[in-house]
Amino acid sequence: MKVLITDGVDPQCAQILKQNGFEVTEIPKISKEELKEIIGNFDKLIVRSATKVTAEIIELGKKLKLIGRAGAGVDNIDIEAATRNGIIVMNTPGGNTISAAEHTCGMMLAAARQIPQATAELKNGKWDKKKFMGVELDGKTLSIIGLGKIGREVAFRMQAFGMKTIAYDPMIPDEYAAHLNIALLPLHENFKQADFITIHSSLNESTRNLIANDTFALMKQGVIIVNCARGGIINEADLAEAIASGKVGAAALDVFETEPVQQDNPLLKLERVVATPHIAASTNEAQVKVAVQIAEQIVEWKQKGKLEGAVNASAVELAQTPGVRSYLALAEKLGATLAQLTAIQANKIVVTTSGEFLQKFSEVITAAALKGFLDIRQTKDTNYINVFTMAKETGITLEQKFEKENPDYTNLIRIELENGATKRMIGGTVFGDKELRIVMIDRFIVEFKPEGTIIIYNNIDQPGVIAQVTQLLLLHNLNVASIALSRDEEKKLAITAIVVDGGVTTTLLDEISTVNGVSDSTLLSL
Ligand SMILES: NC(=O)C1=CN([C@@H]2O[C@H](COP(=O)(O)OP(=O)(O)OC[C@H]3O[C@@H](n4cnc5c(N)ncnc54)[C@H](O)[C@@H]3O)[C@@H](O)[C@H]2O)C=CC1
Ligand SMILES: O=C(O)C(=O)COP(=O)(O)O
Repeated sequence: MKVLITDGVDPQCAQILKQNGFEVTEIPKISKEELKEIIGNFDKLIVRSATKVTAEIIELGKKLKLIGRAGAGVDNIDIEAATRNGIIVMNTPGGNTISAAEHTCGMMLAAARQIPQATAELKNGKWDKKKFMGVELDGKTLSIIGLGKIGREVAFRMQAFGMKTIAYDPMIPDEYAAHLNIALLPLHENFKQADFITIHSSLNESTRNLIANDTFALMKQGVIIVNCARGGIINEADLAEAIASGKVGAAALDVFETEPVQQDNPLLKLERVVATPHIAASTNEAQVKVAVQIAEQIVEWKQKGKLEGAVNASAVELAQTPGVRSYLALAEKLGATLAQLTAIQANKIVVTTSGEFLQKFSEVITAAALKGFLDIRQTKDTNYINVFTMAKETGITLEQKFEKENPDYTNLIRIELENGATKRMIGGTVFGDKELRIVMIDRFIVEFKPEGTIIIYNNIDQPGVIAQVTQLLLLHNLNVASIALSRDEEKKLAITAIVVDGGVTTTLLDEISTVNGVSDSTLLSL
């Protein structure tokens, strides 16, 4: 319940959290050193873009469960490290969209007409009309790189200025763009056709240095470039050269590779550059919206387990769907059973879900199965967020499969563990709403509840085995709750699962192993 808020998030955030029982500490300007020192005391951290939530900070935040971003971009948060540590990262999509879009449009006009430069000169006592010849936007082609929430709002506004809008975004379907009067074109076509280019993608591996010498070469002479998305998408050294050579007519920048921007940054020395200190989201409206949004999302999470705005927790979100909980419990039990049934190391785990209902839950069911397995096999804390990274770190290759139907069960989950030629398999289903059942182990169809203490062994299918085993249980004063037996098709080998009330000693297990025909006796604790 302890929240640290940095970076000057609007006070309404703290107010809502306090009203809902959170203990809030606000440090608007925090140094890296101070953050390292105190992060261990908090289970939630809320930031804007200034605080760098690095892997080092995350490792030191031993109690951290959630990192909230009062804004859109999460590139200042090491999401991989957060995911590995089971920490939810949440942003506030849409909260600052309009402000960022409006600032972008303003920057485009400012660059086209050199408004800030003209203002500065006029305030310096000069009246030079010739120096500030601009260009019109009307009839010009605007390329929007990244047609997400802000990109679309910019398109809509600049269309009102008479601009033709084209765009590039690998995630947006053509029909959707067409419906907005935007032509989706390949990236190089955008660069070739544009008179103005505005960047609105996130900073990721595909967009880092997207605008650099090789792409400037494709552009029209005198193109005007606006970046209110993220520094790093444009290579600043290359941009400075392109402006100096006249290839780029002007640039309007709100974001920089290093922030706060260094005063010796060559871009700041260029007459044709309009620059603002990362203020596209700095309006009263946007700041209240993102502050309230992040606080409400955290309260909803605490009170109802809802995960609005989480960027790394699709599995956790799906787990909230009614009806799926029993299958998640089953998948965890199956994983835990498999981990105890065999001591072999898992090189590969294949999780197969069958039945239409389970189709969209394959991923979260796989997460649950892995959690059940890894909780037995290793000591680190696992959850549905970090379990995939943990499996990878443990050297497990993972495969997820889906079958529309199974001839015997409406819904079925099977987990196979592979190590070279050795394979073990376990399968289970849910009867009614919440009756969990293991229904198959390797090639045997055997049905029992995955609950409590269970002795499992293989035996040669011959008379007297079960009588001798139950005699041993009697000698150890153990009551049998249920017995499930099954044999293979050749009627040679059988499997027996005995659910007992009470603890089983290793002596008893050893004694069962000595019964003629019994092999692989194992104790399951579920
Ligand atoms: N300067 C500021 O104060 C602000 C900056 N931003 C930044 O603006 C950007 C856009 O924000 P939103 O529209 O809210 O995000 P969004 O997530 O709605 O849109 C981002 C779009 O970029 C696209 N994209 C991803 N990789 C791409 C690639 N390689 N090429 C082209 N498009 C690609 C995505 O498919 C998505 O449609 C983000 O980088 C965000 O951090 C957002 C708010 C304020
Ligand atoms: O939301 C974003 O992505 C922004 O860049 C806004 O940054 P800020 O919260 O103003 O530091």
